[in-house]
Amino acid sequence: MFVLVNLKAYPCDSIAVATAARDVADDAGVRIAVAPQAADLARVADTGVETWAQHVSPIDHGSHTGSTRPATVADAGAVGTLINHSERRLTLADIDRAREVAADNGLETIVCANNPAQAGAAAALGPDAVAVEPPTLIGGDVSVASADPDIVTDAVTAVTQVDDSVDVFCGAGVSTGSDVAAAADLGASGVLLASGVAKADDPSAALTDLVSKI
Ligand SMILES: O=C[C@H](O)COP(=O)(O)O
Repeated sequence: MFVLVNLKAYPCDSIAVATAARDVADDAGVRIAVAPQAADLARVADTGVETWAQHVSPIDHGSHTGSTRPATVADAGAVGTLINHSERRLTLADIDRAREVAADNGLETIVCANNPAQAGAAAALGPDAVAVEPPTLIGGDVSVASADPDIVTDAVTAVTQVDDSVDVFCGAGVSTGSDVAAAADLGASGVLLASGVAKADDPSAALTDLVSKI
């Protein structure tokens, strides 16, 4: 299981979380990555933790004020990027182009989706993985794997029917090792989470619990 921690714009110490994630990943032998805000990418990558971008724009060089260029993200040390997060939606054409430019720059890609139908559609664009997240459960206390397990199994089915080389992640409300184990039992290859670590009093303890049943 791959544990991807999105720090969103939460008021956490991104370097402290990154350092904790690096150490827990090393100790547990589990793949953990941290996705900070774009301005923090290089500092987070310098900790040695696997670093992802929260978003990239569907562009390369040009007159694109305020954009997040995939090549710049890669130069800052990111090895992957989320695309079309529920809080950073793109048009279909822009998802397609962002994935393409990101891949051209060596970034691994996870396209986010609200539901199994969107997950299948996202898989057709050729990302490395699709993350299914019901928006109503994001930021809550109940994991998608227990609140709506069918959405995970149906997303796995939908994605596999389109392209069985695309991994399926799930997210929303994931905060414990039991949540991660339940996601794995439903067929997910990874989890995408945020508040369970970014808002934890002790992010290291939260991360240690998250990987305890993998
Ligand atoms: O990117 C992460 C997801 O939106 C899940 O957020 P959450 O773990 O706070 O529910």
